[in-house]
Amino acid sequence: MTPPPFSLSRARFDAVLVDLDGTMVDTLGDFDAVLNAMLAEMALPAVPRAFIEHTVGKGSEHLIRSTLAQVGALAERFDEAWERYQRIYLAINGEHARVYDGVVEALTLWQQAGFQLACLTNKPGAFATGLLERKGLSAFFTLTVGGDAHPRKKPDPMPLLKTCEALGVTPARTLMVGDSSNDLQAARAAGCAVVLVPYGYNHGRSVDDLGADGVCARLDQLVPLA
Ligand SMILES: O=C(O)COP(=O)(O)O
Ligand SMILES: [Mg+2]
Repeated sequence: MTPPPFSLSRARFDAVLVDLDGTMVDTLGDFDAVLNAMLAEMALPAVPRAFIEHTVGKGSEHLIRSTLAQVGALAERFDEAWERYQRIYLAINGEHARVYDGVVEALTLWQQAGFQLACLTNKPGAFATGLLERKGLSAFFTLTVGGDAHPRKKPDPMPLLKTCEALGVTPARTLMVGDSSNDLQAARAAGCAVVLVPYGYNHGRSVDDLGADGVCARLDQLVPLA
């Protein structure tokens, strides 16, 4: 069942934590370019885009381990793969990525309405910061929290709880906006409300049945109310 429309009220919320990959920026082209360049350097076969789309979301280590397993490579090659992945990612970060429609409009509205905004992603912090800068989104965020900022990543609530603490807000007055079950589970466990977008990477499944507080087709449909 499709969740009802969600109202982003200033009376109810102080902060919005926004996921990056699949929510603000379509980075599938970057992941595709980097992973397949990494595999080519390692003399391993390429992976299809659909595999990448279904696997992204649990951080880079998970993506690389899953990719090595997918092409039948030894798990011991992880360190070599990780080194190559980082080098190639930093060199092309954002080149094959696009900001989704409605994102700049939404962030502008939310900032004007006085919400504290943090980018909360499982992407490594250095990649996230570089991507936000390249796409002109950095200035909206007080904080950018990468997947390597804390010992545990989404779907664990730890990064959300730590980010709320750093912003000086309570989880109960914080909204998580994301594209996947990782965002949903992390938000639920932290005690944050959660709205999902249907256009990102949710491991090949619809976001409609996850039990989010809302689903919105574009972020600028989340219009702030007094
Ligand atoms: O790097 C990933 O696995 C996905 O990152 P995200 O948390 O911004 O969706
Ligand atoms: Mg995401």
